[in-house]
Amino acid sequence: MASEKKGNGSAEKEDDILTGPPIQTTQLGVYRVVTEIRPPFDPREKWKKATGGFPTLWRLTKDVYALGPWMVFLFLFLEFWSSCVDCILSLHLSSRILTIIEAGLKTGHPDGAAIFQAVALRMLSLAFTAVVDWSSARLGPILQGRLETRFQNRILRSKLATDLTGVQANLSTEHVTEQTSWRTFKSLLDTATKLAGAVAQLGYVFRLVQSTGHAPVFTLLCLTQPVLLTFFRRSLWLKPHVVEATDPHFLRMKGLRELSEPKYKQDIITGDIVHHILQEFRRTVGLLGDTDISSANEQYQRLVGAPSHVATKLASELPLLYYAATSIMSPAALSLSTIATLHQSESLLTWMFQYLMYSTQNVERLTTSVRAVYDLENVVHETKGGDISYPPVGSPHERGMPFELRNVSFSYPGATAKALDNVTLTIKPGQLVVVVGSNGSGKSTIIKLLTRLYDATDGEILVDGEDIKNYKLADMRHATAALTQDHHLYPLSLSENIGLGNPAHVADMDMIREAARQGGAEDVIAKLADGFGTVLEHPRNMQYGSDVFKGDDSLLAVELEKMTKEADVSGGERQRLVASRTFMRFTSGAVKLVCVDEPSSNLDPQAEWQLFKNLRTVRAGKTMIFVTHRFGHLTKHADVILCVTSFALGCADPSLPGV
Ligand SMILES: Nc1ncnc2c1ncn2[C@@H]1O[C@H](COP(=O)(O)OP(=O)(O)OP(=O)(O)O)[C@@H](O)[C@H]1O
Repeated sequence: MASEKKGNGSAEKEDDILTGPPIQTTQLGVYRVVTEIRPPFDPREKWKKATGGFPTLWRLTKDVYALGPWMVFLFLFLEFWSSCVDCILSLHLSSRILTIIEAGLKTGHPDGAAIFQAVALRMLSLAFTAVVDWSSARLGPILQGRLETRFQNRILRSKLATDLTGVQANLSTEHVTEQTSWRTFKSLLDTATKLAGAVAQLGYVFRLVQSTGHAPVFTLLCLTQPVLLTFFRRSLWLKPHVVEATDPHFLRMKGLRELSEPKYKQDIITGDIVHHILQEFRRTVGLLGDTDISSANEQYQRLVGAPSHVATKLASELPLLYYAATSIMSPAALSLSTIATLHQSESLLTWMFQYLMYSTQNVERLTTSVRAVYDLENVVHETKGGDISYPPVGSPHERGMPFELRNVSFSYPGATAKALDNVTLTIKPGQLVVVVGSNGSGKSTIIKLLTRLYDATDGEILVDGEDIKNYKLADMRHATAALTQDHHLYPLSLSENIGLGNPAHVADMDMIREAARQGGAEDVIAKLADGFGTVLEHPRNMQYGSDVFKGDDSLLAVELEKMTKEADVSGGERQRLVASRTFMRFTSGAVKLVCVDEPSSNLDPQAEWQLFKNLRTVRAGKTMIFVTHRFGHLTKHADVILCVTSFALGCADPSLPGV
């Protein structure tokens, strides 16, 4: 059962007043569907909206043209032939064949030569169209690949350049994909060619029934069904919407079903809860009853009333009524061959108009997605650099980067609570600082501010007396090395994973081997079959039929086994590999600040001790900041220990008992 509730045109969210179209909430089976309420059809509004998309479509067209003008023109010709010329030609040639056959049947003397000529022409045109379709199906993917790679490049560049603040502020751009580029162009082209085809066909039909004197009536009758279908058609995809499953029984059922996933296997077996899960599943299914669980869009489509459904069905037979009426009123007006041709064109027209209605709405929707890709270029980067080079001229910071935090406060984007409040501290060049404190007290946040992942919301961070924001961002990044548990392995080879610590020497295997040794990853790499060439979490596009099972004794199953076989390492081994990248970073000789934030949570005590020892070995010329809960063996090397407890920050003497 569907129930509807209308919402206000504006709503308050925190401090912002939201404007925009009013919304309407509908419960469809297990789903809560919220849609925008569209104003009644207003041609001026529609035109304004359509023309608003012109600059985007023009830019897209220029992008397509740039892929290769001759290829594009050839593709346009092929598509135009397929969607427009071929329809008219086949109608005309079929009609000609039927007329000649009908004349022959009437006189009893079929004109063999004329029939042969007409059939040969039809065959020739069919063969040509087949060649056109074949060529278009090969040329299209080439253009599609080129366009999508262009867009991929654009998206990649923009997403890589976006800083952390930007990512949090622009979550909506996450779903932006390159695929919409070709889809939009193709929809635009389809709309244009189908429109031309429909107009040409209407003209043809008009000419055919001209002899009856009721050409406009017949044309209108042909258009009735497509217009009704468009008018009564309901699809969630044609309007802005959000959907969520809200039925508690449905959600519980999904949760129980998910318990069959491999990741819960161990818990389920050791907990001995299989019986309970099955019993609960049956009980929940009973509680859900016959509530509709089909997709929200399917349910929305079914909201069409019975009278509209009946009217649309009947409309499909209106042309037949016309033929019947004409044959009674003026029997000589329409020949059988003309009726057959009209019948063929009438179903073609219905299909074309339906497609046109769909594609114009589709173009509108897709244009918005393409605009989102172009808009990525305008994403504002919150973290900006200044123009002072680092290290400052005349002050090479040979011992490491010095810091002074003056009344620094910080809140994460979108968060109301402060992660740091009014922090003041000084870190001298080359000091080894250990930051300790309770969970959530802001230790990692200090690191994020010092490495300029974020900027302080209040107060100042000074480097050598100069605001950190005044230094060139690239120079500061170059002078910083960070090792945290948020760092991941890249889906690239292990040698590249480590080598990227110093991109200038990404292929220098001697440096990479030494970095792997210092990071404690030497043995990890040695035991992998592909060694430094191993790619962990390899991005693969695998596909296999539902009738191929792993473990089967078929050759296909063996192939599948090989495809899905992947090297893997433990959590601690991963941390060693990531740490190796940091050691590689030191080889640039530019690093003046090292920030290490809990990188050893998965390391055994021996490996942890070794990692910190190796880090201390390369300490010369660097300020080092360690955030750790297991600081025991670091304290005796620390120059300063910062104790952070929610908003209270103090400095302790490392020699104090209990620290
Ligand atoms: N990206 C974020 N968005 C919003 N709030 C955040 C974000 N990251 C951290 N916080 C909040 O900021 C506060 C400080 O977090 P931070 O990670 O600096 O603490 P921490 O001292 O390093 O904690 P832990 O010892 O658990 O690692 C916490 O209240 C945390 O919930």
